[in-house]
Amino acid sequence: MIQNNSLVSNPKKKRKQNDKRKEYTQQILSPLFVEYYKKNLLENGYLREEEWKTFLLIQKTKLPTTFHITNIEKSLDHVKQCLSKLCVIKDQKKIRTNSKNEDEKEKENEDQKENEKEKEKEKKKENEQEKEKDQSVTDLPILTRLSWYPKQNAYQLAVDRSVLKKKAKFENLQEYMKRTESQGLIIRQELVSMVPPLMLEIQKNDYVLDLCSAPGSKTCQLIEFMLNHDQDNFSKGIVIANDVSIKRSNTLYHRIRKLNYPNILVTNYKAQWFPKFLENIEINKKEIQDENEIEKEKEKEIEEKEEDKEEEEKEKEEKEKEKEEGKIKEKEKKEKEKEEEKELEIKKINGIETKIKNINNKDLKESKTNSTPKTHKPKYKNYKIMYLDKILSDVPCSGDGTFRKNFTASETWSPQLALGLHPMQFQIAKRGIELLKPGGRFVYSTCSFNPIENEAIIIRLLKHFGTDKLKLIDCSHWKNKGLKFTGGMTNWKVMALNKLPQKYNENNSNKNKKRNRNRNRNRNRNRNRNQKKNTNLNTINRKIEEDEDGNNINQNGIERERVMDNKEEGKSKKEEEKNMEKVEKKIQITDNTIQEEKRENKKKYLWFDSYEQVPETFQRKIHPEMFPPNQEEIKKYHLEKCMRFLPFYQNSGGFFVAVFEKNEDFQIKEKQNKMYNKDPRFPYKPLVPLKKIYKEKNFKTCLEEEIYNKLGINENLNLNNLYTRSNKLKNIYFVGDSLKTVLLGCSSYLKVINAGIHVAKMENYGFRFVETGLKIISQFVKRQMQVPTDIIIKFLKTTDPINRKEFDKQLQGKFLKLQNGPAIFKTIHQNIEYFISVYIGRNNISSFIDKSSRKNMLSDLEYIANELKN
Ligand SMILES: C[S@@+](CC[C@H](N)C(=O)[O-])C[C@H]1O[C@@H](n2cnc3c(N)ncnc32)[C@H](O)[C@@H]1O
Repeated sequence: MIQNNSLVSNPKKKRKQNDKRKEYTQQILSPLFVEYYKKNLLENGYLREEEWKTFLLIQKTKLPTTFHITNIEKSLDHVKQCLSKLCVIKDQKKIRTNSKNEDEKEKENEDQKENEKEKEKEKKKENEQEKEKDQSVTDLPILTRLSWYPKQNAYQLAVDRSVLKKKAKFENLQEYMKRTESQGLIIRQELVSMVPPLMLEIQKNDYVLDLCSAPGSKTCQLIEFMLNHDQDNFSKGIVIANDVSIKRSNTLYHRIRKLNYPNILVTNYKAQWFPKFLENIEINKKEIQDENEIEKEKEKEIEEKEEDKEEEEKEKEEKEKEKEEGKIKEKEKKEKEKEEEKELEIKKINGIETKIKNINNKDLKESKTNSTPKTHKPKYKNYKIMYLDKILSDVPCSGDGTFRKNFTASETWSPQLALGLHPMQFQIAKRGIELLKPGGRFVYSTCSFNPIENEAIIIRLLKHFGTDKLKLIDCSHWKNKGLKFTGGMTNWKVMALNKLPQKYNENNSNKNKKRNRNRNRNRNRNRNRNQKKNTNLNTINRKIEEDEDGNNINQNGIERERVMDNKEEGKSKKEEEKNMEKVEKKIQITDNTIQEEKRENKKKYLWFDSYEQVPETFQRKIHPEMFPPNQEEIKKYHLEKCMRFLPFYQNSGGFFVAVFEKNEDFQIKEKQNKMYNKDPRFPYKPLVPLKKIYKEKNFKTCLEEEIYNKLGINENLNLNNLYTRSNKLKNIYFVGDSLKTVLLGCSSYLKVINAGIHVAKMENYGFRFVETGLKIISQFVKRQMQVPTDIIIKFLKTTDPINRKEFDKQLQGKFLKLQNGPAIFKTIHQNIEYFISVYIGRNNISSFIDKSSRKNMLSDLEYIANELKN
């Protein structure tokens, strides 16, 4: 156990000193952070000296801008074309990322290969330099295409966001990125944060769960991968985005709704207690059918009925025959029984009746059980537990990999954070693996460098489930694609502050928080009261404690006695005064040292090599699982299969990713858990099928009137896919087929923040279409019109209704045909569809467009209109 106390600093003071707007380079990296990782990255041999230096240096530089194209429209090529006009696009360079942890042989081979390639590279570099020269003439920004991202859809721009906004050179690119981002065509995301969803290798029709999803950058990727497989938005895959924070989940929903994915469910559970969902199997069988299939089935039914009739007739004939035969047999049986009874009577007489009775009773019982076996009726007959194909667990963490994005976070960093988070991170990951299908894939990730939050969790999971049931997957093939990372570490030390702060307490429940708040309040009150009392008492005491000469006699008894002795010895007053001064100085010095010591005690932190060194007082906070594996475990668990992303590998933040697969023969306990308990604190009303509400309110007339006639929805839309939140019928959500089976399978007490896509909203005059759902619902809406881009721009420029007469006669004629009511206007440019929701009134047409999207869509369409003119 090593003690050290020189490096801890006061984060609050530092925060005041550090201006937020200051350049990162001027700021000081937390000495505690440096000390911690010096031990756990440099001194354990994970990094070399030069690597360590670059690691520290890069922490104080800002992150470059990275983004990926979403491919949600058929617009991918168009976006790529625009980018190539606005920037010079280069392919990613291959930089070596050596780490002592990697296999040395591999390195040597790589060295040889690289030497051979170097010459080629030099030539290429020369070419690139020439290109750069050209670029400096044109002064276009350079975009680096990330080779490892699917379809090379991700890009990195060397400058950070603030530079992008300020410098004239980036103005056009910034403007374009803003527009496309608002349309959901590109998503800005930290480079390494893009990795975990990729590792899930999403397949069409996968059921995916993101356990800690908000604010949703990774969930967006998950949806994108689904859409890549199925452009028509009707893939059978489901994405469940869960987060404990309702506020953050709402921001997530605002982000993902742009992707128009109908099989999305946003839930609000503590991930470690995420319930097992049920699926309604019957719905799957009955409803997910094409019209053709239904017709075919009808034909089949008719044929089958005819066949059935024939069979019935045949059966009747056979039964009649059997009856006749049966009558004969019954006669024979009865005769036999009579004979047996006679025999019994004879035996009774012989006095052995009791034995026979017993035997007969047994036979009777057996025959009863055989004829009517007790059939175990399953509680949920038409339902099955839903296990997931892919699960992402991007757990809450200390976040020290994000300092380049948020430097102020480094000031509050403490080794205690990891100690406090470890148990929850394990519980979340454990639950994830429990919910996974056999053969399913699970990804664990954090944006922390800390092995206690990373490798320690991985070992704990492998130990808990067993390596025969859970496999750590080797993802080293991603290196060939250009992704730079190193394996997990096997050696680290645990650091703890000498005094454990209460706020990172393991049981930091709301109750505890409340209790602490009350305690603090009471303490403050008492302190105030005591202060008042003390001020009075102090004045009295001071009077008592000062002697006639004004000497303070309260502090050091021994010295005071000496002074008194001197007095008695009759020394002169001057000498006495001198002595008193000396004593006072001494007392002051001792006081200061005591206070300093107290401060130091608070700051001190301790290093532990193994759990045996941990004193009892720390054992509540530091667990044996937090320590590195022994030699045997290192061989067994293969931590080199984990992926560590350090910031200097590819100019990014820090990240940790581990990929698991659940073995096919993993036995799942089919236990039903308490999932549908109503949570009275959950603020949202239950989600129910629209049909159910209409059934209560004269279904036929209402449904036909409101949905088919007024909204103009055609019969292609299965009404079972429409959901609403409450009995008031305020909003309608469109839910994909697969998600519908889950919603029908689960009770209405499911804590759903959002499901599917919001498509319609009730106003005074009836339903109207909602902007978010226009793209998806337009496929089923009769009341829609394709209009010229100018018309859409006209609506975007004003929030007021526009008089019908302001449009040309041809359009007016079309409006007349459509008749009054809600409708959708659309225009198409470069394969991108632009929709607006309108209400056609007797004289005016009103549009319903969000303030921000009004602005963004307008700038986009005006840009397009200008392009067309030129
Ligand atoms: C690292 S962030 C997730 C970032 C997200 N995956 C993304 O890419 O945007 C961790 C999230 O976990 C959530 N969280 C914290 N504790 C949780 C718990 N017990 N269960 C579920 N979510 C939790 C936080 O609200 C936070 O949004």
